[in-house]
Amino acid sequence: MRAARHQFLAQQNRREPRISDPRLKRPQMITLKLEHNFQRQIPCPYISPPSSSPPTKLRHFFHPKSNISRFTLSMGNPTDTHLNLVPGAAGFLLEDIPHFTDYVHDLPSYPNPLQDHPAYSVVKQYFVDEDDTVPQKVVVHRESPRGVHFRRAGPHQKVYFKPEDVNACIVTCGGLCPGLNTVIREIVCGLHHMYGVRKVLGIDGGYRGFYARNTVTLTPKVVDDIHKRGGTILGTSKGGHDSVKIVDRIQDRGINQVYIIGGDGTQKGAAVIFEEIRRRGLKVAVAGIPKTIDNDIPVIDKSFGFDTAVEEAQRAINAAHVESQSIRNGIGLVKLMGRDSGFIAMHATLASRDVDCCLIPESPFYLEGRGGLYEYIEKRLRENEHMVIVIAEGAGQELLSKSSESVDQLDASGNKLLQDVGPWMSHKIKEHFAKKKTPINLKYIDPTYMIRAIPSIASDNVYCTLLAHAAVHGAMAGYTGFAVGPVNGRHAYIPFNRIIEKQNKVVITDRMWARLLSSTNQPSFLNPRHIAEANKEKHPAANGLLNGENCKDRKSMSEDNPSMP
Ligand SMILES: Nc1ncnc2c1ncn2[C@@H]1O[C@H](COP(=O)(O)OP(=O)(O)O)[C@@H](O)[C@H]1O
Ligand SMILES: O=P(O)(O)OC[C@H]1O[C@](O)(COP(=O)(O)O)[C@@H](O)[C@@H]1O
Ligand SMILES: [Mg+2]
Repeated sequence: MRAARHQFLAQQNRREPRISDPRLKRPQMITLKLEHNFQRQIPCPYISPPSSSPPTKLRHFFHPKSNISRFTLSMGNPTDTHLNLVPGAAGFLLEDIPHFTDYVHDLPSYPNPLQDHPAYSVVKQYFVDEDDTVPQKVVVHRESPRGVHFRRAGPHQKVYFKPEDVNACIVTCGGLCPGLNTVIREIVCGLHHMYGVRKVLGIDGGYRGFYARNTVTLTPKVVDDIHKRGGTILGTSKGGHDSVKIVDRIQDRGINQVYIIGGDGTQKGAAVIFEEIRRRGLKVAVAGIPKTIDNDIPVIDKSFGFDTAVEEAQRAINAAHVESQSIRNGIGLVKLMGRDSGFIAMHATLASRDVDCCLIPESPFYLEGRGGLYEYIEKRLRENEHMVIVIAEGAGQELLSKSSESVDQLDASGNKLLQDVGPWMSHKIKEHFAKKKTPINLKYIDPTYMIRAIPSIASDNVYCTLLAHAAVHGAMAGYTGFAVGPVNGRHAYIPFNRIIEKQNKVVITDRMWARLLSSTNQPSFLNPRHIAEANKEKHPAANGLLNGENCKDRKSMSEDNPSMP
């Protein structure tokens, strides 16, 4: 295929978007200034570089046979990796992932061995079509553009590795999450059973394990029953990401497929590793499998281990309910994980129906005065003589820092260390009722590390299998620099930059949070003016792409809701 190359500059609207900016509700058009004064506009809903960023470099590849234009944008920032955009008719935009053939020339390809596999060869249309894509948003209006799409995950007709040439490795980084071992198992078994790959290494202890620790040989026998165990058999760590050292070791060991399982921090690290690999022109596939118990990774429907966490949280909530119910003025307080995103707390609350109040990082709350938490607790105790409160670990941090004047501390990976909201909340409630001379019985339960250390439940095991297989199929087909995950129920290959650019958050003006408020009857802690403003912004967007708008940044949400008295 002949590709004509031209270099262009993208002229973008450089005003910093605010959350109230109506432009966020429709795809921003970026104007591609092409040679010979030719201009073309393509929708680009999320590209919003700060005004200080260097000019975006844009390359255009035209494939005359298919009549397809492909644009790659390099954002000038190492984690804002190249964007690979393929615009189509009616506002269609494929955000594609890199492929070896983009930067390594004259690579041979081979027929996929699955075509002769007894289990798979009978499946009609087992291979995904090169043109299959998955839309990011499925609720659209009649006149709306087709919007952003991702490449559909799955086995491809052609592969770029012979089984005997594959030298794969797997690493797990960051915090634990139920299902890590299942993903490891299914990568090993998928490579072995589907593609006949025999060489798979486990990297011991996270990113630093590449250059400072030993490796373990992984075979289907070694990983046979690990999905029944919590944690990760490979160990994990924080910090220690050194892309040059890591890629040096990848090169020394002749590794050509790297499977990286981890959360937002890990995927940022994976993006940097991929860029270093591409810079060196290596035929090494880098595949990210997003892991986070908090469900804070954007674009994907949900992260593995999340359902397990919600299920396990029920046990703690039940215990809190039993304790509080058994005694007059009983209060059960349960802390759940959720550093910046309150999904576990929200879903555990909705599932339980015994919770009277759920507090999450996205919804600022206050204690004293009208509409405050103390007033609500008093009301519930009057009405019901007991109550259960669920609090996410990242909730109310601004109240704690006001009261403790602590300095900001970071963990080894650069995450802000949170103050422990559970004991603080417990103390504040006790203090309040002591002042009022009202006897209460508060039982505080912190099941956080117990929840994330358990093995995954059945549905998460199936999900982990699909993720692992999608990653294996993508790497074998020569794709690289991608993360896998379900988008509207279909597994897709997602460019790293989409996974790491922002966090998935509970949107407190969406229907799900409204369901929660109506199920608990708790105050919203918002004042009416700000609810009206938030609602105004919720009018159907000009593009009609209605769902999947979870990714507001925390600062903007709290600017929307400064409801502290
Ligand atoms: N911006 C970044 N660039 C490169 N590596 C990073 C970055 N952020 C985190 N990492 C690395 O990713 C790994 C896991 O990060 P961490 O934040 O602890 O967990 P998680 O991946 O679950 O969010 C650590 O080894 C850390 O050094
Ligand atoms: O105690 P650790 O290991 O630092 O982990 C605590 C953090 O890990 C989490 O469970 C999940 O975060 P990640 O998925 O980003 O690792 C958070 O809820 C929590 O704040
Ligand atoms: Mg993280």
